[in-house]
Amino acid sequence: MKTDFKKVELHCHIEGAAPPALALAQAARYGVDPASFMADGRYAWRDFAEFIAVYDKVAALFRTEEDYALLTESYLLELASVGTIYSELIVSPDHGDRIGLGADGYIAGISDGIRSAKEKTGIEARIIVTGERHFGADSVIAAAEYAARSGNPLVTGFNMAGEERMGRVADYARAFDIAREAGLGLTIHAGEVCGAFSVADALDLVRPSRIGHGVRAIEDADLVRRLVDLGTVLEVCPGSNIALSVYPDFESHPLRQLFDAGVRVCINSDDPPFFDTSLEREYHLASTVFGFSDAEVDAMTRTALEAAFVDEETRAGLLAQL
Ligand SMILES: Nc1ncnc2[nH]cnc12
Ligand SMILES: [Zn+2]
Repeated sequence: MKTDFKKVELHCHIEGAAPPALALAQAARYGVDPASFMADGRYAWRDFAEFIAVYDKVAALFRTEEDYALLTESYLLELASVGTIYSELIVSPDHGDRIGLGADGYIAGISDGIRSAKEKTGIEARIIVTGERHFGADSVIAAAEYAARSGNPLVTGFNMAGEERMGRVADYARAFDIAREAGLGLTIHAGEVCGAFSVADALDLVRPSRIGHGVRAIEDADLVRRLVDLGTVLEVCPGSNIALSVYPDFESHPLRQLFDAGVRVCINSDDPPFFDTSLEREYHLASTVFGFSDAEVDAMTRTALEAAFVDEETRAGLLAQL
C-alpha cells in the first residue's frame, strides 16, 4: 500500500479546519469563555444540531483579515505537507458579517492565506462560497449574490451547508440560479442528515455537478443509477459521517458500494479537528478500512480534479502532477 499519495480535497469548511489549540488561543485573545464549545481541549458536541451550533461559535473566534489569513495558510501548509496539490475551501460570508468584519474582509483574509500558502508550497486552492441553510433562505440568496458579484478569481463555486433538516431544497433554489447564471460551479450538501429524497431534490432543483456527502443516496437504487448516468461527483467525508453518527461504523459506510456501482466519488475531511480526522487519515482509511487499491485511490483523486472548479489550464497542470 502506497503512503505517499498525491492528494486533492474538494470539501473542507475553513472554520472547521481550526485546530482546538488555535481556537483556544483566539478565545483567550478575544476574552471568550470556551466552556460552551470545548471540553478537555476538544470541541464538545453530541449530535448534528449541537455540532452546527459549536461550529458557529468557533467561527466567531476569527474576527480580522489576519485571523482568517493565518487560519487559511496554516491549513493549506498542513495539506501541502502531506502531498496535497489542490484544495477547495468552503467559506461562509455570513460568518464575516456576523463578527463585524464584513464579507469583503473575510474573503480578503482567506485569499491572502491562499496566496501565501501557494508561494511557500505551490499548493493550488479555490474558494467555494456557501450559504448556511439555518441562517434562512434570504441569507443563502445574499451569499449567492455576493459570490456572483465578487470578481475575485479565487471564488469559483457556490455551495449550501448547515442544518439540512431546515426547509426543502426548493426554498433555496433561487440562490443556485443566481450562482449558475454567474458561471460558478455548483455543489450542495445533501444526503448527509436527510435521506435519499434530499439528493433527488438537489438533482431536480439545483442540477449540481457535485454533491457534498450524498452518501444516503445509497438508500434508493434508482437514484444511485441516476447519479451514475449524470456523472455527479459525491464529495464523500467518511470520518465526518461516523463522527456525526450518519453511520455507526466504517463497515456500514457506503463509500465502497457507491464506488462499485459506478458513482464518481472522492475523499474529503469536512471539518477535520471536529471529527478527529485529517485528509491524510481519510486517505489512509480508504486504503485500509475500505480496501481500495492504490490505483483506485488515485482514480478518486483524479475524479476530484476532473470535478474541481478551476479553469481548464489549471486542471491540466494539476492532472499532470498525478
Ligand atoms: N458536515 C456538515 N454538514 C453541514 N454543514 C456543515 N458545516 C460544516 N460542516 C458541515
Ligand atoms: Zn461539509
